[in-house]
Amino acid sequence: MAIDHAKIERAVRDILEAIGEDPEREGLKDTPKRVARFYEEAFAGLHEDPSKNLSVLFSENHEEMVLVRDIPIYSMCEHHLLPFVGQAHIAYIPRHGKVTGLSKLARVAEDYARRPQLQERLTSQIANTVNDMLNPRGVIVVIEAEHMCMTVRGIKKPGAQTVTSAVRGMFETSAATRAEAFSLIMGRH
Ligand SMILES: Nc1nc2c(ncn2[C@@H]2O[C@H](COP(=O)(O)OP(=O)(O)OP(=O)(O)O)[C@@H](O)[C@H]2O)c(=O)[nH]1
Ligand SMILES: [Zn+2]
Repeated sequence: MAIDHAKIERAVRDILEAIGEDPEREGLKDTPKRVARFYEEAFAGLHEDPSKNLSVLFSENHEEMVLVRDIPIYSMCEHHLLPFVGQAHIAYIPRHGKVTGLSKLARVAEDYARRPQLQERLTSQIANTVNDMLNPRGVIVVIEAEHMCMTVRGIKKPGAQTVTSAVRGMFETSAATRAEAFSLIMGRH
């Protein structure tokens, strides 16, 4: 079994007891089950192979940039197991007209987001997978996110956005191509 529900439920019960709560009281008795269901959803990507989403490509006579912008991202920071929430932007320049379905880029992002993550790793994993599977002329991935571990605890800075990028191929070697991508991605602000 991919996710051990019983084990999560036992652990959540222990946490409730450890904070001085009564896990048997009305409002809490189903909480371990609910948390287990949530973790199953939040960490489902651990059991997916994100590159499978890009195994079927098709040919289209288009060798210019393709950008899917504003893809909502929900992930879990691996340091605190708190969510970080934001948007991913994924662009690539096809080589020999080899393109993928647009939704597949969002699926790759989703599979990597649903794991205990760091924003930097999430960003480069998406870029590397698109690069490996499409062999494009270039890939750029930008993620903007707010980390709940900085919002609700610790430094407590709601609204602080972390922006990460990963560039491969032409986006790395051509400043003009990279600038065009950034202006399309950030232009809406
Ligand atoms: N680079 C990076 N850091 C992250 C990410 N998510 C959370 N962090 C940081 O991970 C760090 C963990 O630092 P620690 O000092 O070990 O933990 P902490 O005492 O809870 O840190 P504070 O948040 O400063 O209270 C914090 O600075 C977090 O802001 C991420 O995706 N990438
Ligand atoms: Zn954190």
